[in-house]
Amino acid sequence: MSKKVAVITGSADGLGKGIAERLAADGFRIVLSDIDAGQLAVTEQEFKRNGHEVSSFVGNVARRDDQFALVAHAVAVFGQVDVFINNAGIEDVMPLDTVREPDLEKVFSVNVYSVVYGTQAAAEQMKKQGTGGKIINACSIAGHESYEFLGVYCASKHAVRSLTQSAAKELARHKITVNAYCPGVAATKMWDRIDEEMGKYLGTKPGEAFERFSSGILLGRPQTAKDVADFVHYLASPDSDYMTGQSIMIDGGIVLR
Ligand SMILES: NC(=O)C1=CN([C@@H]2O[C@H](COP(=O)(O)OP(=O)(O)OC[C@H]3O[C@@H](n4cnc5c(N)ncnc54)[C@H](O)[C@@H]3O)[C@@H](O)[C@H]2O)C=CC1
Ligand SMILES: CC(=O)C(C)=O
Repeated sequence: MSKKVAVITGSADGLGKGIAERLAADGFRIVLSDIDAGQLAVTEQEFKRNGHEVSSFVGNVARRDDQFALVAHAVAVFGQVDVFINNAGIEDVMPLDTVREPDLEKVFSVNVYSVVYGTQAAAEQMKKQGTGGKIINACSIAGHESYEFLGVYCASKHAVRSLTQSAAKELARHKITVNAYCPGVAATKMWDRIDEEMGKYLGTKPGEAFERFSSGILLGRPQTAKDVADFVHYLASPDSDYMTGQSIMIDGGIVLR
């Protein structure tokens, strides 16, 4: 039997890269995808040096055509798509009274439209294959709780949780499961930016906003990409075959559900 194929968006760096590394170690053939062509090329070379079967595709998840082209690329190179991970996302730190249409458009197009388009593209291919599949979305603690100065981001992640449920209901009959992982506080470039921007509104020094968010973690430390990837490994494996429609916290104990 040929090795399964996993496509991960936003995988040139951050949590997506960590997830891709874990799935490559699990034996998946990997399609990396990102809007950052330079970093994507660097990451692809790293995967090749480590002996992984990998291909890469430059695309913007906010564009429907790009999401369909990403799936077409995976099929052209590896013949199939078994796991599709809607990981790419962006933050926007701002008080709600300053939010304008372009801010909403930016965050929702990358965090929400992307999930609709990625799900459409992956599900179309998985239905053709007829062997089921797994669609996995990046949600967040911000998909269950709402935080000040992150209102638009939190709303977008609540939307991801809702889409995860609706897609699970629509796709179960095709043996496609849809679940989401909800990280808490991970020291990626996203948090570097949040920490800096929060300083403007909270008056915090560099590192302080990150510390504040991290201080409530029951397990006593911020998470690593590996912490997230170890859970996504489960969602991508047959061990999770009886789970669908769930957005599960993997946050070290910040939000308890
Ligand atoms: N870092 C954290 O603490 C948390 C992250 N998350 C979510 O996890 C996911 C990954 O987050 P991080 O790795 O921390 O972010 P990051 O900003 O460190 O990395 C995101 C990657 O996605 C790519 N990307 C951004 N916009 C894109 C677009 N339009 N099309 C394609 N690729 C694009 C970037 O180039 C980058 O390589 C996001 O959906 C985020 O909302 C959720 C909870 C906590
Ligand atoms: C980045 C994120 O998802 C937060 C602050 O919940």
